[in-house]
Amino acid sequence: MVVPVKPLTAAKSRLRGALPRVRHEELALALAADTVRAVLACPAVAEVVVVTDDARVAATARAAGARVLPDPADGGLNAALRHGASAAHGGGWVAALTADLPALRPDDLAAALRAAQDGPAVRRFVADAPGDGTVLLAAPPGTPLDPRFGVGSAAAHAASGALRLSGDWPSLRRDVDTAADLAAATALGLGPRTAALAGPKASPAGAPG
Ligand SMILES: Nc1nc2c(ncn2[C@@H]2O[C@H](COP(=O)(O)OP(=O)(O)OP(=O)(O)O)[C@@H](O)[C@H]2O)c(=O)[nH]1
Ligand SMILES: C=C(OP(=O)(O)O)C(=O)O
Repeated sequence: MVVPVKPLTAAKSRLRGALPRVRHEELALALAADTVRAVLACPAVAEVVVVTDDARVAATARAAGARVLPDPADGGLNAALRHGASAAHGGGWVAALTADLPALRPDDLAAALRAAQDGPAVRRFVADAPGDGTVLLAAPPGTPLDPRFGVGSAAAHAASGALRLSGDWPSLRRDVDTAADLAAATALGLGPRTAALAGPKASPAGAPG
């Protein structure tokens, strides 16, 4: 499983200020740490490769048990994912997961990965809760991941031949881009790092305290 994380000073820019008493970099780190923690706790995942140029993210991911690779020189999210996928060991399915899923439950991820591998061996993706973005893309052995993350990525993945998975998996689909998304993730149940920041003294802007 390849998990990309932007440098914390630039990451999650739409979320800046969502927790007024929390430094933005701490919130961005907590989202990624909780995502990686849930992936590592998923028995269906053989290996977790975090692609990042951020030293704190790298140290946190390594301490949790992930492999860490730097971004490739050509830059950008999809280049980072191709780089991580090409470095994956084992020759099995390869998947990419965004690192902004602080409510992610290992059982939701396991169910989605099972569904991805069921039926014809083609690329599959899981759209985010709004339906236009992508949280998970999986490719069968021998098929390039061919990631097309970015604005409108669900349509781009479908246009590239990937099949959309239709399961519920609320904690997997709940990516956090905005303060409202953070409130929705809080309602689902945050992972420990994010919960420690979004406690009663620092609830998301606009959400009940
Ligand atoms: N390694 C790496 N990860 C990236 C890069 N761009 C985005 N990501 C990660 O890809 C995932 C999805 O990206 P977005 O949801 O757009 O997150 P973002 O770019 O941090 O957020 P915004 O600033 O709000 O667009 C997140 O886990 C990001 O950290 C990149 O250039 N390199
Ligand atoms: C990069 C993506 O995430 P977001 O829409 O959260 O920016 C994506 O959905 O492809």
